[in-house]
Amino acid sequence: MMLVRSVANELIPHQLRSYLYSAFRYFFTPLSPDLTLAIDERCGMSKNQVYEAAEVYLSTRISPKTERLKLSKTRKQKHFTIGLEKGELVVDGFEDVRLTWRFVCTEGQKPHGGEKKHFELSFNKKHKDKVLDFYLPYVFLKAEEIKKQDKMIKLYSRQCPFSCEDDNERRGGSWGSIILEHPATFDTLAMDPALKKMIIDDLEMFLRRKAYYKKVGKAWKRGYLLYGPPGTGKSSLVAAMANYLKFDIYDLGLTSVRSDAELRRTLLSTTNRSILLIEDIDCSSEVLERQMRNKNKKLPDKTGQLTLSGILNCIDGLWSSCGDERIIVFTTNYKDRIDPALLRPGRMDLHINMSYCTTDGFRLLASNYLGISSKHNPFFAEIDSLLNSTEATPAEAAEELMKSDDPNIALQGLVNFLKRKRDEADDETENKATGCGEVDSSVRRLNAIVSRVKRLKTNVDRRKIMMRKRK
Ligand SMILES: Nc1ncnc2c1ncn2[C@@H]1O[C@H](COP(=O)(O)OP(=O)(O)OP(=O)(O)O)[C@@H](O)[C@H]1O
Ligand SMILES: [Mg+2]
Repeated sequence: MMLVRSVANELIPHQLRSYLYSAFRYFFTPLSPDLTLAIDERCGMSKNQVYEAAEVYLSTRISPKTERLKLSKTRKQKHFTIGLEKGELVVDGFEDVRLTWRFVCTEGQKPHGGEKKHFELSFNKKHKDKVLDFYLPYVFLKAEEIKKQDKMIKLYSRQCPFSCEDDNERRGGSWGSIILEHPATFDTLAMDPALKKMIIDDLEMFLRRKAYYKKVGKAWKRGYLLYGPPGTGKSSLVAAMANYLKFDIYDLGLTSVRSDAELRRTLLSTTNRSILLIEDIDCSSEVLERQMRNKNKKLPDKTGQLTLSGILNCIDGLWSSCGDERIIVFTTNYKDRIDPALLRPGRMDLHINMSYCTTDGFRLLASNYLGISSKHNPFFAEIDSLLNSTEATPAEAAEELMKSDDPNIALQGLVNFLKRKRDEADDETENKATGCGEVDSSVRRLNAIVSRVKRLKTNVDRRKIMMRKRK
């Protein structure tokens, strides 16, 4: 053998020799019977759903052999979250298939750096079809069940693009999240009972119709336009929907989106089973128009400009190709001021009018805030008749009812408040008749601006809290 090798070394040139050795090794080394699937954390800019499902599923499949685990729990979580540490293995079984999961972290490539995470799933090659067709769908199903049991609903808001430290996040659209602690549910919402039932039925039907949407070739999404004066419960209704469906909310402030590309990036990083919320669309479209006018002054080229119909087309396009179980909600105080693009038939599936407080709404608030019903209560008849002749929002009524623990004092407060409102409305009608209407309408506009500024301040405060929490 030694002799053969030394003759070969002399006769065959070095490069050809090493080629022959590697070809020899390739043909004579036994092939591995195993197949390994690499499941990366991200697919381009969006999250990889297989990775997410695996992460959740594997937290319930920790074997006694596992040596290191990651443990966490937030204040509102019911249970601990368990995750694998770098390099740890989980062995799983599915019918006659033995599967091994390994969690791998590697240094990412420059310039972005950071850690790259993926799972490796290994099993015997002969089970490839079974794993792809049955095991992985089973992992998805289990992950959904686990998530539903311990689901914390999150409220995502866009962060200032300059304050975002994490580069990954910037590329993914810079959403920051807090746990949604809004207590509103359909039980606590004061609104017309028939309308409430219609909304719940609509949501239920939407959830049931996955196959139907597929059959008719439409994206599985539903759009709602909520309109009504400030304080009638539009934001509360969105929170109630999220709590009912256990969907996260993505609160998209359109005025912070500067280009089509940024909008696409932002939308791509939202997840399925979520509500995309665009509040005060009448103000947003004003700002968008203004931005567009300014841009057009400077740039004759219109590329990149944002218009409401452009935004709607972008959402439709993206969701038709990569979105499931999506809900979009627009809110406005002035339905007559919004872009007709939004009102066109087929755009928003339901237009929901959130109205002033009705007598039914008042009964719900009274039971909710004071724990009382109309039985033998002398105030109810008077409040009913005042509500029928005065426009008071549920927010105003709720504020009065919260002023005292004693139901009689609180109800008397509400009666006084409604009487004052009625008198003011009478004065206004009189003023209109005598020509003082203009001053009053200016005061009303001023009041509307004050309430809008208050809302914006609340949003800014919320974002500040969120950023503080992130730090
Ligand atoms: N229909 C309602 N049922 C029960 N509570 C309500 C209702 N509407 C308003 N409220 C109370 O008033 C508060 C403010 O309401 P909400 O923010 O939902 O109003 P909105 O219609 O979104 O107002 P805006 O147009 O100013 O955004 C709520 O937190 C809730 O306590
Ligand atoms: Mg609101």
